Amino acid sequence: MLSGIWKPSLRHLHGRLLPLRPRYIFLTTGRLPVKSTSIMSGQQNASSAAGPRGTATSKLKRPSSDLPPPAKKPKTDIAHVRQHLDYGNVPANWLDASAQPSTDQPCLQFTYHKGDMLADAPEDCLLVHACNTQGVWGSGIAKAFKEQYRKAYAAHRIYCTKKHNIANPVRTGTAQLLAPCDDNEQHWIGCLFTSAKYGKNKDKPDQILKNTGRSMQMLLELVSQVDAKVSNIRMCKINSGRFGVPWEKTEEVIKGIALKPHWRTEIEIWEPEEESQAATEMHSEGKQHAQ
Ligand SMILES: Nc1ncnc2c1ncn2[C@@H]1O[C@H](COP(=O)(O)OP(=O)(O)OC[C@H]2O[C@H](OP(=O)(O)O)[C@H](O)[C@@H]2O)[C@@H](O)[C@H]1O
Repeated sequence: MLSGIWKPSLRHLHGRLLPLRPRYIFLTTGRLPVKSTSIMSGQQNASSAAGPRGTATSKLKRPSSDLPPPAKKPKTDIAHVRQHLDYGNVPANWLDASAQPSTDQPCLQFTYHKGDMLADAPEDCLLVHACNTQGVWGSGIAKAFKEQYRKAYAAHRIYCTKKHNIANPVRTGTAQLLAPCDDNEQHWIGCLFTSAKYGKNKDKPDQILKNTGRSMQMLLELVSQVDAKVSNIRMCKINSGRFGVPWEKTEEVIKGIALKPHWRTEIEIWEPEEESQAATEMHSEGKQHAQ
């Protein structure tokens, strides 16, 4: 049976939304299908049954007001991508050069926690880690982020390699605030661009530390823009693993940041228990072998 009213559904093809055409249609000539694979709504079926049996062509010539409304575009990740914030979301004078740390000024308060920072994070928690500007989350906690927050990683990767590129790289000393976009994982992700490259080409420790202070300031500014939506802030001992900077040095830099009145003042610092657990296990294994 010819179905005169053909409501195209949508499907993804190479990342683009295209009408899902019935089989046997000639895309180049626009010939009408002789078989329809589209599933009609109850309303459409009723109107077809009630009306005279006509050709597909005559039905398509009906006034546009009779045609069903165009299929709505399904929600895509773009809606989420728009919520991600970066240096483009801070005002030109966001960092007043005159703001210097002083003794009577509040500094960031750290509370220390043992365990996996990514496990059981409360809803709307912000999870912060240090990143290179290449869009690579290849090892360490970054890899765990990549595995757990695939859509957030995809957005980060696009930001580093499409919005920016080799000729126009993401600047170190900036930050990106990824809005929750992974199903079942309502967490924000804070990316501090503390080194341009990674591996053996990572920035020197002094440069990483300089970048850390600036990127943390930018992150705090970005957080202030979505403040009520972020519950608490969790951060690992950034820079102290693959980037090879002792935590105490990073801690000193971050605590020395001059806080703006509208910035958050509390950050949870999470350290994995694995090292101490591994040490305990090795110890008990050694005992077993000795028995
Ligand atoms: N689940 C967890 N919860 C809590 N703390 C956790 C944890 N897992 C690990 N830690 C700790 O988190 C600290 C940082 O250690 P990391 O080596 O990860 O990061 P980093 O800041 O030194 O360096 C960044 C570059 O490392 C990556 O690797 P690639 O360059 O891609 O190869 C990135 O992509 C960057 O570029 C160390 O104290 C770890 O014990």
